[in-house]
Amino acid sequence: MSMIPVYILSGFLGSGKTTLLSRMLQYFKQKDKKAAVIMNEIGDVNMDGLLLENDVPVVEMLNGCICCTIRKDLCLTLSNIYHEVQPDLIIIEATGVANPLELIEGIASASLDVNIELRLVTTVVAAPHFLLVTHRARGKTRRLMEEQIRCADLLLLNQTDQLVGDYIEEVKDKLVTLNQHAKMIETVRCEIDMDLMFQPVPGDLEPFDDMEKQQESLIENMNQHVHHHTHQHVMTYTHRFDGGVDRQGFEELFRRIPNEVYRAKGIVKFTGDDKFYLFQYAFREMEMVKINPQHPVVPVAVFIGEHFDRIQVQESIQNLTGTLLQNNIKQSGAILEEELCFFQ
Ligand SMILES: Nc1nc2c(ncn2[C@@H]2O[C@H](COP(=O)(O)OP(=O)(O)OP(=O)(O)O)[C@@H](O)[C@H]2O)c(=O)[nH]1
Repeated sequence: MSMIPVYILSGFLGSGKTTLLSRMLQYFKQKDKKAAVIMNEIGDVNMDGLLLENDVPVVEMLNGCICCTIRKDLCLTLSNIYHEVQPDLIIIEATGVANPLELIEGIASASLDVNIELRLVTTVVAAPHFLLVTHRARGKTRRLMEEQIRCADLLLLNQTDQLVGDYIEEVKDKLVTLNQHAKMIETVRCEIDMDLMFQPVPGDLEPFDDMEKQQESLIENMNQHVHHHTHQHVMTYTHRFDGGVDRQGFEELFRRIPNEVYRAKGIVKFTGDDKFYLFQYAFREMEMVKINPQHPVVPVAVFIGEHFDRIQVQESIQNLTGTLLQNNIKQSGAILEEELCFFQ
């Protein structure tokens, strides 16, 4: 079966994702393309699904956010849809609090098993809400909104009927500062020319109707870069560690990591310490926690960012192994013991 494109609809709560989804479904229906939908809700009821037509296969993933608590289920759901529904495309409407980076990673994992490919991340921004939040002090909501904006290939600046001209310009400036790469379209009720939405991005996507032509080269590209999946400006690099690494060197690596790497996570083992640590790095902040895996685990790190130099990251890790040998001799296992470690 040929490659199935996956479209992510992201955006904060109430921004207009379901409104956009309905429009997309109408568009694909007219094009005679069979769409399957994954709808995710934090709660155990999906009201939005009721808004869609009955002939669209909809899988509801309830009671958790797709990007965290039920991420494993996402891989399984994608696999089931691929084998049982065999659609022309899959649309995932994330919860308003989902971090698209996690979803991108989940789809990348699933694409190792089934022939799917992330095609477009669209983030719907509610213009008035975004403006309000950015006028306040930094907080989780703002940070999440910014992450959703940064990950987008396409930004819909929605609900512009609720703002006057100057404010719209202010929001647009802020969006460009956060993401220079995304195409930005002002909308009211997500009304856009869908042909425009699925137009090619220079050097990457082809129009929807030309997707078939792209598949061979994409598969070839994927095979060449098994651990280096590139999705437009968001790219990932996966590194499997040969063994334990020096903890100080590891922390130093993240202090010096290029700004373009804005997310990393994985499992790491430090020399002189028989425990495994789960680490989470996001926007220059590192969190590490000791874990006690119930089954064998391989130390691995995934780096996610925009246009970062993969070779530089790879070499830094290799240097770390060099540092490790020297530090082992110098420090004779002086390893920090705290469970959590934060640094700016
Ligand atoms: N005034 C105005 N209302 C809009 C616009 N777009 C969507 N809405 C309304 O805003 C509400 C939320 O829209 P949805 O499409 O459900 O938003 P959502 O992002 O799916 O919401 P969640 O599922 O809660 O995350 C609905 O009542 C829409 O009709 C717009 O451009 N202007």
